[in-house]
Amino acid sequence: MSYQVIGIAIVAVLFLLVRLLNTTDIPKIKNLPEIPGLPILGNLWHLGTDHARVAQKWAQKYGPVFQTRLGNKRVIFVNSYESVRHFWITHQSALISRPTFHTFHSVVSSSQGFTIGTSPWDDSCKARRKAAATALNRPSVQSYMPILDLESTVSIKELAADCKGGTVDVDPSPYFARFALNTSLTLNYGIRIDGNINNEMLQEITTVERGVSNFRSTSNNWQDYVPIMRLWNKQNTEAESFRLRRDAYLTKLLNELKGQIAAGIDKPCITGNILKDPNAKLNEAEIKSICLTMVSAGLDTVPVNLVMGLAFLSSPEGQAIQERALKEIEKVYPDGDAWEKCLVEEKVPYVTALVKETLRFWTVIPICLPRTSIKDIPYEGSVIPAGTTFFMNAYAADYDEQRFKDPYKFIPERFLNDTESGTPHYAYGAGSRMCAGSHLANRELYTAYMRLITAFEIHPARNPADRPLIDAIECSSNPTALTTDPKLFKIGLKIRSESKLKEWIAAAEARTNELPLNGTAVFQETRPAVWSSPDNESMAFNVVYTTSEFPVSFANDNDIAKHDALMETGNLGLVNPKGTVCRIVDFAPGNNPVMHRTQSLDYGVVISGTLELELDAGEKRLLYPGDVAVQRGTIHSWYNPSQTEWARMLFVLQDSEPVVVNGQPLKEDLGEASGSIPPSGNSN
Ligand code: HEM
Repeated sequence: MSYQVIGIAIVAVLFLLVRLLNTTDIPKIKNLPEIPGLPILGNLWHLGTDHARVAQKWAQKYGPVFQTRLGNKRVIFVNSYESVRHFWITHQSALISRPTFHTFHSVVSSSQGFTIGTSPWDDSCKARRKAAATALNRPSVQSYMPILDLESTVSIKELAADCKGGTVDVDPSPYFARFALNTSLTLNYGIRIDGNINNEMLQEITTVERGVSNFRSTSNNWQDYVPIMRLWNKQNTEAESFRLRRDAYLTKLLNELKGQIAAGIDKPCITGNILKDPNAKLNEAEIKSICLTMVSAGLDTVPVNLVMGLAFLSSPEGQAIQERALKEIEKVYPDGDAWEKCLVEEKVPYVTALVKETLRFWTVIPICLPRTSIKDIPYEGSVIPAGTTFFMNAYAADYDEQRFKDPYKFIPERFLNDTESGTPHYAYGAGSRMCAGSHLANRELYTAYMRLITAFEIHPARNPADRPLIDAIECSSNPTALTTDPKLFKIGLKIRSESKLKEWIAAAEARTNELPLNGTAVFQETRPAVWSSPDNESMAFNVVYTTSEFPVSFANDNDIAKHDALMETGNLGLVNPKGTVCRIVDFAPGNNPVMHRTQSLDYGVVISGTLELELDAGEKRLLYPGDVAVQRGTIHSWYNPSQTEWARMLFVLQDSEPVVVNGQPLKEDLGEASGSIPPSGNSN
């Protein structure tokens, strides 16, 4: 063979090899701008470590939507507020799935399964998402407020001690990592870490979850796009070691809960409910996936928003915002009861706006969790085929000048008179797979802000080197992490009023302490109805809780068994501040006034007019139309028959004095049920 032939053969092989290495899962899409790339790597090299800002710049040249080639994967970047709306909201049913990636899905997740947020759409994902969404919907979240009462108090109390009368600057991160982690652990396992910020388990979980989240990053793992790199990539070993460490604490937590259930000493929690529900349709792997989601989802997100919010408040520009927030809080709560009231209502619009601006400004997942399309999606003369991977550049969309004036300025006021009726910002993503924990996260942020701002003046750290970087991308210590990972910084804290803070903390501690059994009547506040879920598949799952100290307990174990047996999706329940639960209840709606019998043979009456009610302590309360009074059960709840709003509720514990309505005690034999008992979990 001549040298010429050998040369041609080598060139041909090289050509075929490059073509092979350059093929993408989805061929080039017609009529959609494509960013020029390198052989094999495609656009990976140019995207570098800062996908959000590089893609934001490309959008200025190529338009808000363009295709890229990341190794062997074709990826569509969507970069403006309106274009995100087009794909994520208008075409949400087409964009309901998620892609799988080698590092996260084959290595890190091989033992505990995928989280919900990393699962492709199938029946199992649907069931898991539904279980999580139900446990995290608005009414359920309201029932978790005692947990936030406890956790925010613990963190603020420790911060107040550690700032030593304002003489020592503090790093706020670990306090709020514990706040978020304990909230998730209590919800999910009924277990909290009862230690200070140096607690070993707290540190292990936060370190490992942060490490694992980096393997989910769309920019950190080139081997996900360039298969040949998997042969030598050291990421595999690192990923493996995080997987083992994660397995250790997830298994420990689940076994602890199982042990508690066996011993009958478990606290009510999401996983406990599923484990004890004989009709639960979730298998062990799915339960583990939900646990994993609950532990990890809020841990990298809520604390980052909170600490960066504190970073800004500590800055010179943040002083005016603190002042205005405090003024607005004091306007609504002149009697100093903001700490208690923020648990049951959200009545300070400025603080709500502060929460939204925090979420927008530090869009903590700058490149939102990726999606895969399951149907073709049209876009300006092109058709993007099913099976394509989409990245929402949430950072660019949240800094889109067409939507947000002066996007690089932190201005809570922008959300006070916002006329946008759709998704206000994309920090929680959007559409069919939007964050399932957004209600919980919003309540966590609102409660923490209300309490922090009333407790402390927040100042810059004394040493300029300790002060934070505010910029949403520059503030991160790891630019390729999935979620923003703030560089260490400190803030100065000065307690506004020692005596008031002591009082608020003492009241919160009393509320969240275990309380003895006795008979007490308590009112539930009126709340807006969430009667059917957006997809009309089922009634919102509701767990209600009382707004004041509520000594819930059971007379004996049989009661617990009875009530547990009644606990099904759609039933109502109640959690007291310490997390002890009592549950029920199916009941019959009907016309006012209606007497009805609950399945557990407790009785109630819906009030048709305004009635004065005498409580056992001689105290008088008014009942309004639609309220329900119930006697003799542990927990009772009601909606008003028009279903436009939740009724206020009266709970009367066993052993309480008879409740008197219009001079007549409520009796046990109020009559037969009228109307039919709706099947639990049904939408109406
Ligand atoms: C400030 C706090 C939070 C932020 C910024 C945030 C952000 C996000 C984002 C951007 C997504 C992807 C949405 C999409 O693809 O459109 C997501 C998904 C999700 N989040 Fe959150 N999240 C937060 C807190 C939480 C909390 C506290 C929980 C629950 C305890 C939670 C549970 C979930 C779940 C289950 C998903 C997956 C949804 C799915 O794939 O169907 N998140 N979150």
